[in-house]
Amino acid sequence: MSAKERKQEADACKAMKAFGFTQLQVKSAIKELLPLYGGSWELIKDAKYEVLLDFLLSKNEEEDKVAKSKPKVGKKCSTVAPKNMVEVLPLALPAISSDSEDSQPLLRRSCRRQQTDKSNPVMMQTSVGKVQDNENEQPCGSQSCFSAEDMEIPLVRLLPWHQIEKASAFKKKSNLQLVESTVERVGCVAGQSSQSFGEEIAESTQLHGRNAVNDAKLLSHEDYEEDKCKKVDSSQIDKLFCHKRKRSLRSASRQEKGKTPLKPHGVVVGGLTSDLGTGISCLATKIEPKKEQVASASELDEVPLAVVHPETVEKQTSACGTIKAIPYVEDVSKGEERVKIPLVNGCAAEDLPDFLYISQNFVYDKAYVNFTLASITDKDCCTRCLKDCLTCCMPCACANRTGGEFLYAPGGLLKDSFLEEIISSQRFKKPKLIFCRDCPLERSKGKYEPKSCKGHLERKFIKECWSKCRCSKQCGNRVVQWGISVALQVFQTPEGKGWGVQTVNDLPRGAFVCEYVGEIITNAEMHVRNMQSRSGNKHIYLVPLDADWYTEGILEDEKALYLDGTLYGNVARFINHRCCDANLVGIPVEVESPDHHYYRFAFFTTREIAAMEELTWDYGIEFGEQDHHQPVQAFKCLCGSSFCRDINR
Ligand SMILES: C[S@@+](CC[C@H](N)C(=O)[O-])C[C@H]1O[C@@H](n2cnc3c(N)ncnc32)[C@H](O)[C@@H]1O
Repeated sequence: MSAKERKQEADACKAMKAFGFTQLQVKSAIKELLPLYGGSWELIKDAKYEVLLDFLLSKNEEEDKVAKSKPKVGKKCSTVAPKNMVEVLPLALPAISSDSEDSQPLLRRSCRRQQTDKSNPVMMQTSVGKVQDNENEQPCGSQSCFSAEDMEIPLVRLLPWHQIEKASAFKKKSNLQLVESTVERVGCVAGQSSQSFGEEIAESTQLHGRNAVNDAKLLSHEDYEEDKCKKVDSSQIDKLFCHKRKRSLRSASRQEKGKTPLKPHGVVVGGLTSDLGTGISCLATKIEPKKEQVASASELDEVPLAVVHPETVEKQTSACGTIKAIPYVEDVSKGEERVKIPLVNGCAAEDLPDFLYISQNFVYDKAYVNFTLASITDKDCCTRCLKDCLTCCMPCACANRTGGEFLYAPGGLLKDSFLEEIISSQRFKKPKLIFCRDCPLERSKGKYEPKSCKGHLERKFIKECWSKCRCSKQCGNRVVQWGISVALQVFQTPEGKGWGVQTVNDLPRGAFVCEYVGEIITNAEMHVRNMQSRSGNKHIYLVPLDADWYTEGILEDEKALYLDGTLYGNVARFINHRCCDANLVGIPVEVESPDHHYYRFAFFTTREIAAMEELTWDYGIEFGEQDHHQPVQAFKCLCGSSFCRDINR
C-alpha cells in the first residue's frame, strides 16, 4: 500500500471513528469496497464517506441479525425498543469522541425527556448501540439539548409519520410495490421480502438520514398479484434520477454475499405511448407486457418510479365511465415537485386547465414580500439550537412565537390540540372573525367606508424554523418547507366538479398535504383580475393572505396580498371545495418572513383519510350573496356535505 493510500485509509478510519467504528472494521470494509469501486478512493470519500458508512452500517446490521438469531448468553441489550416503536438506525450524527476503539458503534446519550416520552407512537428508539450512563444525564438548561460543548446525541430518533407507516408496512406486508425516494434520489426496491424492504429503508436511513427516508414514498398493495405485474416503462426509467452508486453497491455486495439480486416485482404503469412530446400519454386499457418494457433487475434497482398497480388503474378507469384509453399526464408538476403527481382518469387530456405549474409562490409584480435575513431578528429564529428543535428541553425562539410550544409533534403531524382548536374555530360553531380598521378588500370594491370590513377568519400561525435558525434542515419544526411528500393524483370528479385531487395512500390526521401556491398579487392587482375575470365570465382562484390585516391601521396596498393559483399554481388549485366538514384545513405558516403580510398557506388533514378519497377544503365562500369580490366566485355547490351552505343545491 502506498503512502497516499495509507493516508486515505487513515482519514477514512478517522471519519468513521466518529460513528463508533473501529479501525479494524473500517479497514476490512475498505478492502471489500475498493474493488467494487474500481479502486477509486474518490467515490468512497464522496459525500463524507457516504458509501463507506452505508457499507459499515449494513454490515453492522447483518452482524446484529446474526447475533440476534443466536441464543443469548446472559448479556442484556441496554435499550429495548418498546412495542409501538419501530426499530431504526440513527441518522448520520455529528462527530463524537469515542476513546475506546472497541466501543460499540453509534454511542448515544439523550435528554431524559426524550427517553421517557414513550407514549408518543412516533418516537423511535434504536436498539442498536450502547447507551452511556444515563444517570449522568442532566436536564438541559440551555435552549438546545445538543449544545456544542457536550455534544449530546439523541437516542430517540423521530420519524415522520409516513415513514412510520412504511416501516410497519414493511413488517406487515411482503408484497410492496414501491419505495420512492425523492430528495436523495432513489429508494426504489422491488421483488424483495418484507425483510429486504426493511433493510432498504434502514440502509436508506443510515445513508441519507431524514432526507432520503423522510421523503420516501411507499405504495403498498395488499392484494398484489405478482403475475399481473410485469411491466416497466423504460422511458420513465430514463427520466428518473437514481442513486446509482448506492444501488450498484448494494447489488454488488448482495451478489458477493451470495444473495439473489433484486428482481422486478413492483409494477410501473405499462403500455405508455408518449403523445408527441406533450407529456401527455395514453395508457391502453389492456396492459400487455412488452418484452422491452420489462426492466432488468439492475435497471429496476435504479428506478425510483411512481408505480401504479394495474388494478388501481382499472379502478380509475371505470370511475370515469367507459373509456377505451386513459389519457393522462404522467406528472402535472412537470418535475417541479419531489413527488410525481399524475393526472389520472381524465376523459380528455385537452380539458386540463391552461395553467403553468409552479411549486413555490412568486411575486407577480407589486407585492411587497420581504425575505431578507436582516428582517429576521434573533427573537424570530433559534440561534442556539442544534439539530432538532422538537427534542429540545426548552422551547426555542421559534416555539416562543407560537406560545412557547411547537405545533408539530415529532414525526411531522400537527399536534392534536392545535388541530382541534383550528377545526373547531372554523367549522360548525360560528367562525371567529376579526375586523380590519381599514379593510383592503372593501377598499378594492371602490365603495370604501371605514369600518365596513365584513371580517376575516381568525387564523393561528405555524412558525417553522428556517435558514437563519441554527437547527438542522432535518429539524422536526420544518415540515411545509420540505414540500409535498404524499402521493397525490389529479382526477376527474364523477360528480361534475371538474378536476379534483385524491390521495393515493391512507393519510393520518394532522398530516401536511400541500401548500396553496400561486402568484403573489396585491389588493389592487386582485381587483383588476377580478374585473377581467368577471367580464370574461371566468373564475379565478384566490386565497387572501389576510390573517394579519386587522393588526394594521391602514395597510399599504402592496402588503395586502393574495395568492392567485389560476394561471400559475400547484396541485392545490385542483382541490375542490366542501362546505364545513372538508378533510383539509388551510393554515398560515410562517417560514421565511417574520411579518405576517406574506406567509405560506398550507393544507393539513383534519382527519384520517382513506386512499383514493378526494381531498377538499372549505373555500369559505358564501353561496347566498352575489359578492363578486369573494376570493373564489360562488358556484352551484356539489360538495355533498350534509352541512352544505348552498341553499340552491
Ligand atoms: C380551485 S378550482 C378547483 C379545481 C376545478 N375543479 C378544476 O377543474 O379546475 C375551483 C373550481 O372548481 C369547481 N368546484 C370546486 N368545488 C366545487 C363544488 N363543491 N361543487 C361544484 N364545483 C366545485 C368550481 O368550478 C370552482 O370555481
